[in-house]
Amino acid sequence: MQNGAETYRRIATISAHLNPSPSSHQMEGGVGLSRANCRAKGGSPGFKVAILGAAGGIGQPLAMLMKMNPLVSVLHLYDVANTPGVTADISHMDTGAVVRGFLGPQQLEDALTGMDLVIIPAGVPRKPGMTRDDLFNINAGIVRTLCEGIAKCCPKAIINIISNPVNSTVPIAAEVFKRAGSFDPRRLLGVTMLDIVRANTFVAEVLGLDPREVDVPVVGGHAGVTILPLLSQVKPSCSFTTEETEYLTSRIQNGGTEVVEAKAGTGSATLSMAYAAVKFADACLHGLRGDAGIVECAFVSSQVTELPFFASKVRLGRNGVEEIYPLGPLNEYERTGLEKAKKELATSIQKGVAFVKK
Ligand SMILES: NC(=O)C1=CN([C@@H]2O[C@H](COP(=O)(O)OP(=O)(O)OC[C@H]3O[C@@H](n4cnc5c(N)ncnc54)[C@H](O)[C@@H]3O)[C@@H](O)[C@H]2O)C=CC1
Ligand SMILES: O=C([O-])CC(=O)C(=O)O
Repeated sequence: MQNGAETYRRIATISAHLNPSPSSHQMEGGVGLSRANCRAKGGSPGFKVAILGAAGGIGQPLAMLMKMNPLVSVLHLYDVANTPGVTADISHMDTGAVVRGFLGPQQLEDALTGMDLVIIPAGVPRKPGMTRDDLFNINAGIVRTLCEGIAKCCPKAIINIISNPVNSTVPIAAEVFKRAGSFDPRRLLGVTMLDIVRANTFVAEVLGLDPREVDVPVVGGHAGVTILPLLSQVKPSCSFTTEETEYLTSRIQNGGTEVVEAKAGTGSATLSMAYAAVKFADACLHGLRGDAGIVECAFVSSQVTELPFFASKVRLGRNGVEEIYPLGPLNEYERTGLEKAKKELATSIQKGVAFVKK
C-alpha cells in the first residue's frame, strides 16, 4: 500500500511527464493527466459560454449554475484574480460542460475566442450610500476593455451585460462595437432580469400567490426610477389599491438598495443576481437553439421610445433579439413613471456614449 504522499508524488511525476508545460489557460497542470492526454475529450454538443468576472460575488454562483446547464458544453471562466481556484472547484462537478479558467488580460483573448454567449459581471459593486452611477468611473473602463476583446475575438457572440450602471455600460458596449465595425444591436443585452425576479416575488407576496405563477413586466432601465414595473399588466390579471401600487413600485425600484444596506458594506445582490443571470442566459441559449416563444425583458437598443436604449419585452432567437414588443397600454401612474424614467435614462445613456467618444 502506498501512503498518500507517495501517491501524490507518483501522480505529479506522471503529470509532469505527460504535460511538461501545462497550458496555463486550462489551469490543469497540478495533479493528474492533462486534458490532451485523457481519453475522454469532454464537450457534449451545446453552446460555448464565457463569464468575465467569474471569480466575483456574482461570478462564482453564476459559474456554478451555468456548469449545471445542459445547454452549455464549454464554460470559460475569466477574471483578473482567483480564477485558478474557482475553476478547479467548479470543474469537479459531474455535469457535461468542460470548464477552463483564464487569469488576467493576457488570457482574455483565449477566454473569448469561439464563444457563443459572453456574460459580464466584472466590476465593483455598491456600498451603502452609493448610487449605481457612482460605479461608473471604475466599471466603464472595465466594460470598455472587455468589449474591445469581444469585438476582436467573438464579434458574433450574444453579450449579457450585468456590470453596473447597466443604463450606461450597455451604451458603452454599443459604442465600442460600433467603433470596431461589429455592432449588431440584436446581440447586445443589458440584464434587468433581477428586477423582474424581484417584482414577481414581491407581487406574489401581496397577492398571496406562488411567485412562479406571476409575470410582471418591468421596463425602462436598471436604476432607481428608471426601473418601471407595469403593475397594470401583471399576469394573472389582478388589480392593486393605490397603497399597494406605491408600496410595490417603491420596493421593486429599491430592491438593490435593500440588499446593499442589509449587506452593510460587503457588497450588493450576488445570489439572487446569479439566479436571475442564469435564468436570462438560459433564455438566450434557448433562443440560440431556435426554440420558439422565448420572451424576456432586457435593456436593448430600441425604438420603443425616443431613447436609443430601453428595457422592454423582447423575443429571443437565433440572432439574439428578434423582436421588441411595444409597452402596451399604461395607466396614469405608469405614464408619469415613464416620463421620470426617460429623463434619467437619457442622461445615463449619454454619459456612456460620451465616455467612449471622448
Ligand atoms: N444588472 C444587475 O441586475 C446587477 C448588477 N450588479 C453589478 O455586477 C457587478 C459585479 O458585482 P459583484 O459580483 O457583486 O462584485 P465583486 O466585486 O464580488 O466581483 C467582481 C469581479 O470582477 C472582477 N474584475 C474586476 N475587474 C475586472 C476586469 N477588468 N476583468 C475581469 N474581471 C474583473 C473582480 O476581480 C471580481 O472577481 C457590479 O458592478 C454590480 O453593481 C450586481 C447585482 C445586480
Ligand atoms: O443595487 C445594486 O447595486 C446591484 C443591483 O444592480 C441590484 O441589486 O439590482
